[in-house]
Amino acid sequence: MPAAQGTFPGRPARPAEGAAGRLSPTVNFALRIGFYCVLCLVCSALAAVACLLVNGGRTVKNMRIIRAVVRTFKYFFGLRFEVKGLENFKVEGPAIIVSNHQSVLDMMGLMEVLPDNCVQVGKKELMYMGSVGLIIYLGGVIFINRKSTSSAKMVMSEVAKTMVAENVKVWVYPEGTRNCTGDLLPFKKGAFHLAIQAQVPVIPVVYSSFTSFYNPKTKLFTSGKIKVEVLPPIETKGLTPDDVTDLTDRCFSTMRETLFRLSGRPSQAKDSS
Ligand SMILES: CCCCCCCC/C=C\CCCCCCCC(=O)SCCNC(=O)CCNC(=O)[C@H](O)C(C)(C)COP(=O)(O)OP(=O)(O)OC[C@H]1O[C@@H](n2cnc3c(N)ncnc32)[C@H](O)[C@@H]1OP(=O)(O)O
Ligand SMILES: CCCCCCCCCCCCCCCC(=O)OC[C@@H](O)COP(=O)(O)O
Repeated sequence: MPAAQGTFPGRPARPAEGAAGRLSPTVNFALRIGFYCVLCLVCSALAAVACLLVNGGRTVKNMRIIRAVVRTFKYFFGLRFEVKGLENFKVEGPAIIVSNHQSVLDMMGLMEVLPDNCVQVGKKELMYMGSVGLIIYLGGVIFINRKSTSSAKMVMSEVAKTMVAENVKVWVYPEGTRNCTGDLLPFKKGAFHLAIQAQVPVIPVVYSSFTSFYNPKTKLFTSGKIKVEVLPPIETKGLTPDDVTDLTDRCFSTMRETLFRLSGRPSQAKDSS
């Protein structure tokens, strides 16, 4: 039973609970988000020690430790994942994975399905988030400067080489920022340039909209279910940089259609927006 609005983290409200047990949405939201941040900070510090002891330094192998820890977070918040299509991750060699990005809570969805040998592209500002920055660094995350296309391009072209050499998958959030509107922002093209440069497939992943249980604007944060669908890989062999716009548009429309379907959004809404 979903936690009613205004209950403590992770504890579904009991119908008979009086006013004493109920919190205002704002207080509930602040407590739950604050608890998430503290959980991330504390677990990052502990995981960093484990990563250094087990793997010695920055390596994608640390993602297994991070994944194991973050997968437990959903229980604290009453979140459930319903996953389909994991077999689509089983591609020979590296691939570019692209997914929608709604909130800092996405880290739970990311780790719920993260395949082995997969790192993410993240904004360089993440490095300065204390122990969270440290664990993200140790996990092998690729940092880009979103404000400088040229430097970001250079980083991404390096990634195109190393990912093939090291057989690593790269997870990119092509919207380039969080977006909790229930729709998709226009896609940045870097992920698709990367896939074509490396001649590796693109695997779209779609998370259903969080709006039914999470909305920072209305201070909504209760328990809920998130549907996740891993879509079939899109081959890029033989494509050239001239095909980037088409590939980007194709991924965008497939993912948007899936997002609406998973979120139970009426199809006619697609035409009105
Ligand atoms: C143990 C407890 C732990 C608890 C804590 C949890 C820890 C979890 C651990 C670990 C997981 C961590 C996960 C972190 C995740 C963070 C996610 C974020 O930070 S999201 C923000 C950063 N991501 C992006 O920004 C997307 C990628 N961005 C791009 O790819 C962009 O394209 C970018 C930055 C490369 C350029 O962006 P532009 O804003 O300039 O826009 P554009 O339209 O894409 O590009 C402009 C022109 O440049 C060309 N271009 C872009 N990339 C190119 C390239 N590589 N080569 C050639 N041309 C390129 C394009 O074709 C376009 O040109 P024409 O319009 O077509 O003429
Ligand atoms: C010492 C300083 C400590 C600062 C407080 C740290 C709070 C930890 C919060 C846990 C965050 C877990 C990682 C979240 C990754 C993420 O989702 O970052 C957002 C970016 O994708 C997009 O940023 P934006 O462009 O702002 O939407």
